[in-house]
Amino acid sequence: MPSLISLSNQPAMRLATVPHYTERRRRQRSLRDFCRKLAREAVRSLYQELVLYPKPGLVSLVDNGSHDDMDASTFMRSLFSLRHYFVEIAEAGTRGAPFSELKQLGIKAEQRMLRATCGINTHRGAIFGLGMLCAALASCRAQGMTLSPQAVRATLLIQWGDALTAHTSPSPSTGDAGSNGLRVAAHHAVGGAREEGALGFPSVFDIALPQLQTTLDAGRDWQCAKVDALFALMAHVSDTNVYHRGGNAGASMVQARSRAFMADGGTGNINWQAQAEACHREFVRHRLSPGGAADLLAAACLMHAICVDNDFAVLKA
Ligand SMILES: CC(C)(COP(=O)(O)OP(=O)(O)OC[C@H]1O[C@@H](n2cnc3c(N)ncnc32)[C@H](O[C@H]2O[C@H](COP(=O)(O)OP(=O)(O)OP(=O)(O)O)[C@@H](O)[C@H]2O)[C@@H]1O)[C@@H](O)C(=O)NCCC(=O)NCCS
Ligand SMILES: Nc1ncnc2[nH]cnc12
Repeated sequence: MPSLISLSNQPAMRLATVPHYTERRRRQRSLRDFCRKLAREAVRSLYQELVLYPKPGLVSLVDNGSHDDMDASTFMRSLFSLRHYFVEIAEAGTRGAPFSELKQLGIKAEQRMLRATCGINTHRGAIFGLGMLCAALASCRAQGMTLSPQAVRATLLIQWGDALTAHTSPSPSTGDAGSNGLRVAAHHAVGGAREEGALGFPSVFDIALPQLQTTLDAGRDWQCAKVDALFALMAHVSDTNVYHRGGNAGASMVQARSRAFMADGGTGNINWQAQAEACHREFVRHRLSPGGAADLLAAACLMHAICVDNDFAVLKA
């Protein structure tokens, strides 16, 4: 039986008695814990988007919207395949990892998503948007900052703004020149997901997040808040997926219908459900699918859960 003195001479015991060392270990454990909770919340936000209905042209638990190649189960497989990715990118964020490292994690996550969906692109925009926000949230947390939307956005731009701006141009070495988004950007002069990232996700911070709060403050429920935020996004965003499927005419229709819905009071209008369902049928008739707006809604749900919702005080502490 080793004596107490010989035990305390073991290297691990000696280190554990150094206050700085134990404090560092405690901090690392707490950051790892935070990243795991954040990742669970990111997956939950994707689920929050999927289960929303009515959602014009988009896949939900009710129907497949404008899609014949995917349904809700394709999305469930996809979001489940991303659970480790969100932990990994958050942990990279705590270290202030360079964008090149985040990009590699994003590319691996896209590959996992495509394996899970048999080659269908369900969440490419979300891998990018929610991934970058997880990295920024985790970076804020590692620096001991308050998790406010302003701090998260500023951190994102300070840490990765230059690289995100450079990412607006295709990088032939990674073979991304042929994406639908870049083709649309070239033909219709719209920014899409890359520009959103470079500007620090203005649609999330300036449009969707305030709209979620406005609807909740008006006393309406979370479903209404998500519907209003989605319509507000569709009214403002240059969604490359809409341009890809419907060209300029499709994009104008999406914006006009969404603006009209919001001008009529959104979910504050007594007939909102019928109006939103009519819009859904119209988008399906024209095969329009605002997938970019759907991803941005999920990103806003994530930011709301972490930075605004009091139930997540544990994540903020
Ligand atoms: C930066 C990337 C996201 C690359 O983007 P890129 O501009 O090259 O375009 P896409 O490959 O087309 O993907 C962009 C996806 O982003 C979503 N999106 C569109 N507009 C916006 C917007 N204004 N703001 C934010 N997000 C936007 C959209 O995602 C949804 O649509 C998906 C379906 O798209 P698609 O496959 O085109 O649809 P179909 O109609 O079904 O196509 P066909 O069958 O007809 O071909 C849906 O799944 C939603 O997710 C766009 O699809 C990123 O890809 C990238 O750089 N990746 C590398 C990894 C990386 O750098 N990561 C960084 C660290 S995380
Ligand atoms: N619910 C949804 N339907 C179609 N495309 C999407 N992209 C992200 N979410 C989507």
